[in-house]
Amino acid sequence: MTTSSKSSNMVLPQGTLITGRWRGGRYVIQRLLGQGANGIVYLVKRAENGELYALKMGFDTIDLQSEVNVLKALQNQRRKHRKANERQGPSYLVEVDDYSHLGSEIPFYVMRYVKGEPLRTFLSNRGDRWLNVAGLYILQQLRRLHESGWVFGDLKPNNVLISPYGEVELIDYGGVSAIGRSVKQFTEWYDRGYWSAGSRTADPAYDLFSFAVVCIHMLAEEPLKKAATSLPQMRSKNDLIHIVQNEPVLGPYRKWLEKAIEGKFRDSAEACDLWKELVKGFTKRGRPQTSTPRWMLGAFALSITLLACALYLTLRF
Ligand SMILES: Nc1ncnc2c1ncn2[C@@H]1O[C@H](COP(=O)(O)OP(=O)(O)OP(=O)(O)O)[C@@H](O)[C@H]1O
Repeated sequence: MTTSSKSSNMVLPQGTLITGRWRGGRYVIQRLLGQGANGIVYLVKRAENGELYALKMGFDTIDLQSEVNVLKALQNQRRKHRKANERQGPSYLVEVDDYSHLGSEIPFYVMRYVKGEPLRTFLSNRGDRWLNVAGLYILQQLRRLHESGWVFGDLKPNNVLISPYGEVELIDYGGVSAIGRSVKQFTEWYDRGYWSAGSRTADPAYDLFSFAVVCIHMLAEEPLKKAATSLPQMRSKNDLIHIVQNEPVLGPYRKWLEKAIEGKFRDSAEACDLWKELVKGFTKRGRPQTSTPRWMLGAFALSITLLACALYLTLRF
């Protein structure tokens, strides 16, 4: 990778052929997947075999390089810890290169295309109860990362993509930091510092705190919005605790959320276990009301069955 330029801010049209300057990989842009603070992500088709990937062009070479370094380190760790009989899944990071465009070099990397919906869209389409399954997958992903010595940092609803069966893929590794370092990228609402609830040092509790705010955001957005817009000197973690204790929709998760906001989990293994325990409890209790129309009961039963299957599959591991 060499230098980046402002031209990387420009969205390239569908059909553009991206040829890697050093490795010669050829990718045809299908459409824009998303654009964030650090770069633009396209859905691309590999010219040789038609396979789909996500390709991220960075605005800044150093930022993109540090993201690539984290992905490489994670991949190496995963390879090292893979058990002898475990199948090697496809790599997340596929290729790193530069694209020459209008006289400048744009750094890019190619990664696995995650076909899923962001957390918020997924829950609006499926119902809030699916947070039980998705939440457990998110916590399991965080646990894996923490046990490898990393903290995700910028956990927010847009950085969580979910497959139709509730499986989760975290995206945007630009905020990942080694445990003990400073969190290098965060988003206000989900940041522990923003709520004066602790430091911005990367520790597993930082991610668990962010996940607690993600849950509040998904289920009780209005009170969160109100608390988040109060004056910085007035804002504290007690505002979050107050929401958790007063919003009935958060009731089933209360114990977990309070512990995460207070930073009282010993580690993410304990956080996973408590989540499992809570969601097992309310899947058993979730029975439809009798005065509901039959078609709705059917749909409800189907959704509960799907949810139960997803939970069963998730809780087995
Ligand atoms: N592997 C992927 N598969 C599918 N979509 C992806 C993938 N990676 C990123 N995206 C899409 O592209 C968007 C922007 O990607 P990303 O979050 O990595 O960029 P960013 O500049 O770091 O964003 P932010 O400002 O949120 O930090 C995502 O919100 C998502 O919709």
